[in-house]
Amino acid sequence: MTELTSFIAGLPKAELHVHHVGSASPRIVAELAARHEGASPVPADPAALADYFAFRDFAHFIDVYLTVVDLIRDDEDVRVLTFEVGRELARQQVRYAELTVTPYSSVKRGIPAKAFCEAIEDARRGAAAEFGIDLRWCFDIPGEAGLPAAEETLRIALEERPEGLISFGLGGPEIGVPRPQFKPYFDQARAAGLRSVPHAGETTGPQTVWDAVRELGAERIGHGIAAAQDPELMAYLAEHRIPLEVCPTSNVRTRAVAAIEEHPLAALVGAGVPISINSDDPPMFGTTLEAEYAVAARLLSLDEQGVAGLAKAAVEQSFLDPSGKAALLAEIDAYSGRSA
Ligand SMILES: O=c1[nH]cnc2c1ncn2[C@@H]1O[C@H](CO)[C@@H](O)[C@H]1O
Repeated sequence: MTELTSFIAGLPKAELHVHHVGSASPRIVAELAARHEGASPVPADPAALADYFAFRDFAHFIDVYLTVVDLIRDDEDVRVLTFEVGRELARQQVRYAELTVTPYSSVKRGIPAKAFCEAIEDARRGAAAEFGIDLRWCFDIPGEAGLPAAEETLRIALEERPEGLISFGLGGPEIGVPRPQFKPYFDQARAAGLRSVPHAGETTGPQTVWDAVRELGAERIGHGIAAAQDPELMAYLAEHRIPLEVCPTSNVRTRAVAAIEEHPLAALVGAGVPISINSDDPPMFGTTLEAEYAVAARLLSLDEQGVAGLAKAAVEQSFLDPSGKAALLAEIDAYSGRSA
């Protein structure tokens, strides 16, 4: 382990773009698959999962992602999965994480919304008590399921309103899923005090990022890396301080970017666009948040202070309350040897 990777390992962090089911560890996924005795294409052997999580393209990634969603059959599966995600994040010194959760996909598979929300909240309390991590929820619309999913996701968000719920998002494929159609749902979610954080500019061009900002009131953008193709958009994001939740390895593994050396992260930072570094679906992409910090350090030629700056940026861009932000920023400064 190099100096920098050991510095990263101990660095207090916040994660803003990490998916609930996408974070299921190989052990958990294999345990769930074993319960379904071969009825699932997902291997019941953790060692075979690395090959299973190899994606031809983004559409294939979503198909594979949904076969893992199929394994989650009841609220106990949800509670165990969520608690274990908290354990893994805390192991990486993540003190605060905004987990993207897609209730529609599980409710459609027969888990009642109320039981689903109670399960994630039970895991949130357990992870806070056991691991000292503060988990919050972004409820996202699975874009591939269209307006019915938008309707149901908004209903669950507003009617169940679990304590940890802070934001409203839109995930899944972008191609063939224009953002403007979701404006009524984002308007209602924002009117109810939920923050707007849709995915955009991951597998399509800058227009979906413009749409996310102008039509969905995006306060942050999931991925948004296509902004690098549009200097006017980068200037707009920089001027209006609209951060991109960048997940470098995800973009390579879903083929959104051909190779890590071609990732536009440096161009975005060079244009003054605020960014955070995130892992997206770590076990599916064979990565961890720590590894993503190391990738960003390499792409941006960062030293320890630069890497600490990435962690501080994520805290500043989070929806954590001001006192929580101040405490975590101070902890990062103390760790990195900076005077507070
Ligand atoms: O990197 C990603 N981009 C877009 N969607 C994603 C990603 N990772 C996981 N999902 C999830 O795929 C679901 C499909 O039902 C989406 O809702 C989103 O939560």
